[in-house]
Amino acid sequence: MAGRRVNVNVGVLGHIDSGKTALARALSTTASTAAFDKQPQSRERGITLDLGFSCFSVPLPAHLRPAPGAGPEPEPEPRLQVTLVDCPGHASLIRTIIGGAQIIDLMMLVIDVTKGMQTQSAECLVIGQIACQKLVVVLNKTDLLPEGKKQAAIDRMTKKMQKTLESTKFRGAPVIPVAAKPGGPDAPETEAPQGIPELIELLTSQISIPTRDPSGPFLMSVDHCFSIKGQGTVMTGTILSGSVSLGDSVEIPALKVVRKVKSMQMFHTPVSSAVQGDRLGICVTQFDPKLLERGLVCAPESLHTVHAALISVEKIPYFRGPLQTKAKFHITVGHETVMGRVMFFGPAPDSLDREPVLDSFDFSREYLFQEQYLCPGPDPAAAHAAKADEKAGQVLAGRCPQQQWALVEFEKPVTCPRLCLVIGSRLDADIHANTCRLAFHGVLLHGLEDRNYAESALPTLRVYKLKQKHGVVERVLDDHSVIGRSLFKKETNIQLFVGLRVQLSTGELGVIDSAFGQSGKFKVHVPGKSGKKSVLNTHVPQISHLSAPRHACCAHAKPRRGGTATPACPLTPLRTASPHSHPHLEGPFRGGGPSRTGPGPERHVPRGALRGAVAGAGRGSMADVLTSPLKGLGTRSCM
Ligand SMILES: Nc1nc2c(ncn2[C@@H]2O[C@H](COP(=O)(O)OP(=O)(O)OP(=O)(O)O)[C@@H](O)[C@H]2O)c(=O)[nH]1
Ligand SMILES: [Mg+2]
Repeated sequence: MAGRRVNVNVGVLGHIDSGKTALARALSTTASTAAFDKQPQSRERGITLDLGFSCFSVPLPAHLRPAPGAGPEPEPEPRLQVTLVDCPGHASLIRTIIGGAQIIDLMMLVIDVTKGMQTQSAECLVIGQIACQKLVVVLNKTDLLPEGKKQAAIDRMTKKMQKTLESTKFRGAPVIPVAAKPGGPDAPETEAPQGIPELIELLTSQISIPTRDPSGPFLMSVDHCFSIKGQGTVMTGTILSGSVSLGDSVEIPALKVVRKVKSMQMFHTPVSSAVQGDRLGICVTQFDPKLLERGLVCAPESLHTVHAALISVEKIPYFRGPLQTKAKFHITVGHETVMGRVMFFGPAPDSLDREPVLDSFDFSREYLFQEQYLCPGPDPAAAHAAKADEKAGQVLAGRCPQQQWALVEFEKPVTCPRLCLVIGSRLDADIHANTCRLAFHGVLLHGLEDRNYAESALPTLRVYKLKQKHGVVERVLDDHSVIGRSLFKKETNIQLFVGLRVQLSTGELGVIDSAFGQSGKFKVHVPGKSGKKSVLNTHVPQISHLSAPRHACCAHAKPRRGGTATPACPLTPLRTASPHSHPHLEGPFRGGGPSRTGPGPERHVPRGALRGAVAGAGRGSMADVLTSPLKGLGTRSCM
């Protein structure tokens, strides 16, 4: 039996016309049907319009062979099959590029040596940083350099590229010069490419094979679908997880169609099984190829279609401008790109330093709503974001959380596996503007499958907003008590706020003790320190300001459903139901009720704030949320 081939996928990415397709052609010995711009539209426009697949193979290099004794016996003459994924370069095709980048193990960034880094080279580098682990920079078109100055120009560009890579995760990646099609389009086909054997050697030495795992549910990213007369419909793609064998049932989840695998091929060679990482054509019967252009095929019922998702988010530093809650982005999930509206949120202030968790979303925790994604450092967008959130009462003291999340609501449902890569971009931005259109990336931690997720799932998402309210001290009762007013309305049930912490503008901390009279006034207990003169006596604040931050659940603040995303409610509606009667208070707030006697010593209240709790985790409209007096959060440490 011939040795089985070990397959790796190498992406060919770069700016338009840098020579990616020419390079793929120069490297390849076998091509799939759609490779090398064979489609008529590609020929007509002279650009690559879709992913092209081709491959070459080399003897499996020593560093990729299993160590003696480790794993199964090495096969005779094992070979390394390098599948090249030739991506389009045109800016308008970036969704295709992102789709291509997600199935590659190594990226070749093709640079026109006469031009250097161009806008889409930079975007490709960003995509590479998100989606793959290894990079090789290929300086193409070296034949265009004047003969006497060739080497100096190559050295200069190599240095430049090394410098560019310095600030990326590809620092120190190799740079190699080639001429994939010397003489350009008009040169005779006989003109041999230059530097190709050296490039193959370099690629072979750089390639590492990610651990391929045949277990787990089968999932394949399909990039082409076509029919073959007398055979059936062929779907070609790359296996992202698991394995598949002849006769297995596979599902096209977007269409809810299940078919049996009739035959399979890897680069024109029939095979009976394939595993993660393999490039494969699957033939099924009775399936109209027009129904699927690209997408996913999987083991039946292993994937789900989601209407919204909770994702972890990281801003792409090259993206100019803030990432704002409620903004719409193009969201790429696998090969699908749909519009989605985002709501950013971060950890509750007491868990800012929690280590990021990238494989699950914890619904039992509380989170803090953010007007914008928060960036560290002197980024003006970050400063702006911090200001906006400060205004909204968020108490982060200029600190950036270790992890931030977003709720993404898709305009059209998407079908995807859990933990898949998500990229948010602004593809409507001017492609000539020389700006990075990729805004953020993240991991899909939890998909919301129910169409009515706003009612069924979002109430369990505890995203809150801190609010502040100011009142005044009307008079000082004694060493440890003041009477305050203008914080509540006459009809407010102040009993619901007993235990909330307040801070006097003179710095003392206190806690709301009780209502005082019938006109919305209240008594504040200011503990002071025993054995010392009361702080109040020292300062005698005639009129001090009080402020109360409030929390309001924002998770289902869905503007397009008629509510408002900013739960900036007055304190007055807080007279409604008791926390215990609220259906969503049980659980989240159980056992976490506010202290009625005053803040414990460990509770820290930032200056200038009266800590109050007005958190809502209610369902339905924002009005419901905002009228729910939710007290549990009032006792948390807020810094
Ligand atoms: N002189 C010279 N021309 C080249 C070389 N490689 C490619 N070209 C020419 O550059 C043009 C673009 O080549 P392609 O391979 O189509 O470039 P591409 O990067 O795949 O283009 P898109 O996929 O549309 O972004 C063609 O006219 C090629 O003949 C080279 O090494 N030297
Ligand atoms: Mg091309």
